[in-house]
Amino acid sequence: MGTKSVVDLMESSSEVHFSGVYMDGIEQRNAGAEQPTTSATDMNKQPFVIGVAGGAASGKTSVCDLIIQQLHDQRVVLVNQDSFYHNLTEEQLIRVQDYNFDHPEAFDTEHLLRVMDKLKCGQAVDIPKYDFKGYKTGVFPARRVNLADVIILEGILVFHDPRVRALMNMKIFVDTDADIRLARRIKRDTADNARDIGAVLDQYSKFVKPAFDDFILPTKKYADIIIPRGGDNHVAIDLIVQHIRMKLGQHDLCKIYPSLYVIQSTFQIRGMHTLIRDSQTTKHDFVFYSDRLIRLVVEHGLGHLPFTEKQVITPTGSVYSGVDFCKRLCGVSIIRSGESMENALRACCKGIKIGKILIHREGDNGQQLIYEKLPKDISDRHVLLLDPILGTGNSAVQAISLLLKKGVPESNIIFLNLISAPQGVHVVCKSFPKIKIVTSDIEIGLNEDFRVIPGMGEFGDRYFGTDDDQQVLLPSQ
Ligand SMILES: Nc1ncnc2c1ncn2[C@@H]1O[C@H](COP(=O)(O)OP(=O)(O)O)[C@@H](O)[C@H]1O
Ligand SMILES: Nc1ccn([C@@H]2O[C@H](COP(=O)(O)O)[C@@H](O)[C@H]2O)c(=O)n1
Ligand SMILES: [Mg+2]
Repeated sequence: MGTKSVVDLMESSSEVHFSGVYMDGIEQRNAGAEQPTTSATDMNKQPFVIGVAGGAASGKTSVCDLIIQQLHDQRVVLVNQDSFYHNLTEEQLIRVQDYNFDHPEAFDTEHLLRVMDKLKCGQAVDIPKYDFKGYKTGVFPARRVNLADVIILEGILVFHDPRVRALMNMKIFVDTDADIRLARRIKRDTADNARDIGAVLDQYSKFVKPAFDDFILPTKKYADIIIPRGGDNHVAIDLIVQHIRMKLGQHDLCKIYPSLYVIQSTFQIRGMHTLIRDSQTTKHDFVFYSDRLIRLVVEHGLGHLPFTEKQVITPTGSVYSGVDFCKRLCGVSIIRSGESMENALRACCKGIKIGKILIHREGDNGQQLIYEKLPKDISDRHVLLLDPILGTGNSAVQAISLLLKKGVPESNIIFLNLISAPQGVHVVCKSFPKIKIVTSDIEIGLNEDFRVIPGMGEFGDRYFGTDDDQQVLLPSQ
């Protein structure tokens, strides 16, 4: 049987060979060992880095090509780990059949790190092209790459070194059945690399398979996303591209506004967002998961308050050098949705004073300040302004303008949201560059009714239970 038919046969029957818990063709790992690596601080300037690992011939390059195709409007640079193979010495070349190309030490990881560092800082770099036939770089001209919005780093062992992993904002593992990988490898190495099938099989059993088991498979646990069936898995690739686009939106906003902080996304947080955004979620669950997310946003917001250093004596008689919380604080909720955030703030800050602002909204810009009740000494306090949704930014501007009028310094205001539309972020950050915004997600935008999309509907109605048709009849009715 020719190799073509072996591959074709295996490809066509591949779906029945996979095991494990896969969700709609894409397995999302509960990132227990390592958290997904997007953070507010590292999102400020640098490109978004995606790592793609998996066994040889699992379809890594094919998956990357598809992602790049779909991200056509972004500047994407693909970096292959192959480019960083050590060149073989004369001696090693003579006994190439004994050389292990699948061992972590086969790669010049220091060189890879230098190149990635430069790329992340926006410097131009030369990436070598590896010659699989000659077992060396330098035969083909190096590829000069410049500024990138997205860097995709792919290779069998890109999750092996923790320093390389630490560069990545998103990690994908391409999970393809071992038989299929072998079949593709035989085809590739005999056809493209003009190798003898016997040598290919020897290399496979001596080095490739053991290295997969010892070095590559153990790194699967670091993946944020595992793709079964590689490039054939269009659903997974579409979801990944959608996620990257969403992250790039945040990424761009965080690059423009250093005062915007999007809390680090984990699959726990995504799970909570999935629940509160689902129109079918019950009121009870909506409140429960909103409260969990609000608590995270509040805790994150408190992390931006100033502190003073403080030393205490522990029960062991030792000195602990810590910090003291900022004392002059207050919350201000924008009625009514903002009131949903008060409990979390009270739970974190014992006895905190909370003021209120009511702004009546008509359409996009008919905002009118109706009511305010604020602590008298508010100008001496740091203010945590509470509103779960930042949409057009008009209510926020009204509320912030009132605080400034009351003498609160702009830099003393931290605006806490669950979700924020880019339009609102632009308005607030441009008008008040010293205010910090802390949010758990950036939205796609606003619809024609100025509602946030994808959003979560009328937050106040869903949270306070006024969105159902059921009317409570008062005794007099
Ligand atoms: N879904 C697929 N069906 C058939 N052949 C594939 C598929 N994905 C990849 N291949 C082929 O298998 C070989 C290895 O794929 P590649 O994407 O280069 O894998 P990797 O980069 O993981 O080594 C290539 O020759 C490619 O054309
Ligand atoms: N001279 C070389 C260098 C590497 N290999 C094999 O390539 C595989 C990695 O490349 P992928 O695109 O498949 O990820 C790896 O399994 C090496 O054994 C080689 O055969 N010859
Ligand atoms: Mg490849």
